[in-house]
Amino acid sequence: MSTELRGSEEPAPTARAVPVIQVVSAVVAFGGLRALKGLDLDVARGERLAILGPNGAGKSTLFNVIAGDIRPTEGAVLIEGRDCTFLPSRYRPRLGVVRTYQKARCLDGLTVRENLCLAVAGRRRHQWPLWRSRRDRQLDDAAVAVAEVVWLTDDLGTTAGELSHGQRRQLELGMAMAGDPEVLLLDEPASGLSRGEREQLTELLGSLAGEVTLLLIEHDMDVAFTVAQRVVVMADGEIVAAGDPDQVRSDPVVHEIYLGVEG
Ligand SMILES: Nc1ncnc2c1ncn2[C@@H]1O[C@H](COP(=O)(O)OP(=O)(O)OP(=O)(O)O)[C@@H](O)[C@H]1O
Repeated sequence: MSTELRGSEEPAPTARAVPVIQVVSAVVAFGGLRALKGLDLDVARGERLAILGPNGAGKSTLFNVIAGDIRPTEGAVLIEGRDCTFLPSRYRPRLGVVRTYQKARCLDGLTVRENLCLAVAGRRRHQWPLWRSRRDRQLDDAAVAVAEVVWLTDDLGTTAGELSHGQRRQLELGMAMAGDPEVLLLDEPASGLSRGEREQLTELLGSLAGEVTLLLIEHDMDVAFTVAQRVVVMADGEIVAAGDPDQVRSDPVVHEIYLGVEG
């Protein structure tokens, strides 16, 4: 079938088949310690993938490699098939790859609306009209729209410093969503949250648009197994198990290596 005859909304099969993220034989050495030992990982567009593993397994290092915060000693990182191994982290949001950090990076003295406006402005600098009042209005509209996505519409006027722990995570998620990411890397989004806040965050992550690819490092099994379609378990710089949540939950290797118990 010619390209012209194919439905306009249907992507070409080759475009659909290319993983949005490919980590190829990645090695990260810190002196004599190899935090990643030739790791391979493909992430499909729209996939929800959780990365689990005990402390020191190499999860953050893998995230840092994908986000460009660390350059692998060997191997490559491809974003939508393009070799980005040497592309600095600050350029990766332009390719749609945005990460959060374990510590929220919002400004406490600014309101939710202002924090989101800054995030929107920072991520899409080239898109804004030069006419200031129009730009301000568009920025504000975009910030309000993001607040709705992360369930903070009622808190637009609240300063970040006054938000609960869970709401701060929502704000941080909103700041990451502000740039219309294709791939969101979430570093322990549920850490430090109460049970109710974790449940709310799990629901919120599940509500994000299906086309956003989600990669999360998460120690909380309930969050990871609920949000993820596929779970990858790391230990000692390698992937030791992978599969859907049920497969991973019943994998004896996971019980032994991750949970520290046999059977
Ligand atoms: N900048 C660094 N310099 C030296 N060693 C490092 C550095 N970053 C990580 N490491 C080491 O690399 C290994 C993997 O660390 P990493 O933080 O990736 O693991 P992790 O699975 O994210 O652990 P955690 O769950 O505790 O955050 C660990 O042994 C760690 O001490």
